[in-house]
Amino acid sequence: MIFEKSVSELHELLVHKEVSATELTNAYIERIHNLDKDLQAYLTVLEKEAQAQASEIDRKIAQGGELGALEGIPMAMKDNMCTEGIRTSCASKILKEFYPPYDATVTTRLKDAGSILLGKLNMDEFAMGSSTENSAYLKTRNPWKLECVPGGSSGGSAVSVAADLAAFSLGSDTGGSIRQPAAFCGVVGLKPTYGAVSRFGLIAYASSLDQIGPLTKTVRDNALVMNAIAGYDSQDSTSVRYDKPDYTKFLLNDIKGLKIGIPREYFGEGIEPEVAKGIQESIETLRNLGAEVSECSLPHTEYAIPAYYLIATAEASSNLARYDGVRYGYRAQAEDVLGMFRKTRAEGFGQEVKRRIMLGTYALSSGYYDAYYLKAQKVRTLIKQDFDQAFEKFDVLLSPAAPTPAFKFGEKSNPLAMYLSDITTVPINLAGIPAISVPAGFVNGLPIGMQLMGKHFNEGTLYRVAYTFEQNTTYHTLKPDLSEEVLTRGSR
Ligand SMILES: NC(=O)C[C@H](N)C(=O)O
Repeated sequence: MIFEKSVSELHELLVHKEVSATELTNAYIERIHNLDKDLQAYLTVLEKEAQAQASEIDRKIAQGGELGALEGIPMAMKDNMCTEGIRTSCASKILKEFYPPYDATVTTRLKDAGSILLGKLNMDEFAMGSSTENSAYLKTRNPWKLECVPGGSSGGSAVSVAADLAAFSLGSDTGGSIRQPAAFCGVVGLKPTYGAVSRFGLIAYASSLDQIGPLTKTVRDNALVMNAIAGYDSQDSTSVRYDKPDYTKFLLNDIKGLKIGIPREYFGEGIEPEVAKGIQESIETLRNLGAEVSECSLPHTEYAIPAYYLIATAEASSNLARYDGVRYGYRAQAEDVLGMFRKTRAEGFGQEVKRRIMLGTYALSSGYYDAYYLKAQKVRTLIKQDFDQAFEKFDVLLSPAAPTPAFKFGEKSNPLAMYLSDITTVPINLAGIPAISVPAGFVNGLPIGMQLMGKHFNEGTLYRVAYTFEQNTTYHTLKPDLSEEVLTRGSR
């Protein structure tokens, strides 16, 4: 089926006029109509707009214009990236009616690349969560098992790719939000180096940790999307000027002599044995392909979760102060101004967002600032130093992308249990380094992901290892059964 194809395959079909951009777009729209009432990945579907964009591309093709790698390719974006005139809700009631007057830089870059925007995707409210259950609007289901969560916070982004409701998608990752849902849904997800992709127009959660990245069916597609979205942007003060490579240059099916470190802390407590076993098999595969693999240690790993949940909530409490009912977003009616502030925030934010604002405000309050926030920042430095030391010896580090496969809805209703599920991903954000999750097998019929971590701005080496692994395994070619029968049994 056409919608199962990778971006690079679709590009060939478009170039050889075997399919038009309009036909392709309509195929996805039809599939969204058929499946998304059950999967609930999309918050907004842009049928007319996508068709208009497609016919423009078809006109260009008819005139003999040369097609870029992403031109005419239908994709979708997480609903926390601004799209001019298109609702950007962050899956929150407080932004229910927010139609941004501008595009995020990633939106502009994908528009310039000629990608077709099919719609905006569901997520945990303000990206706070690991299951997408915190969305104020939809319950996104895991296409591999409908009674399970898709992961989060970019759950809609992962499902749109896994269930072929888009050729690729963008997600954002503050503490694992791209890699963990990618692992849960069996797709490729990259969190780039902090500063590699512009955050301009990304609705802020924790600004020192947030990064945008691609979710794709293949490693090649991932590199193609990075080629389009990465690179310096003067509108983001944390954007870094660096020599952006052509990421597809790293897609070599060869890892001979590459040094891979296995941090033992990522295989111990809290990691489901079946997951650890699956990843051990992947390690053997890489060893057989010529990599030099040995164990190493990242000794401060156990402090990553507390440090992350102090820093992220502190930044969130500050970033979310702007939603006061005055400047934009939802406004509640009340007798006086203070009452309006209170009521707006009480009605507009969900439970988890309120919890984090309170945690963050507490951590920043005078008297507690040194004990909590400042201490967490020091721990952050130690975690970064762990990685610096490991990278003196290794080209990449390898671990499970998540401690378990996808869990059931409601299973982690205790917030602490949910936070602990981020154990393999948050240290990477604290250190600002890049990491990718690639499909690496199945446990009880659910996909698991292998995480590769690299040095700052070394996405290329991650792509090289990921690509070699993909070329020598078949996990990425397997598809969930989304037949009428399964869907009827699963959720209607
Ligand atoms: N946004 C993320 O990367 C997800 C992480 N679980 C969090 O709730 O902070």
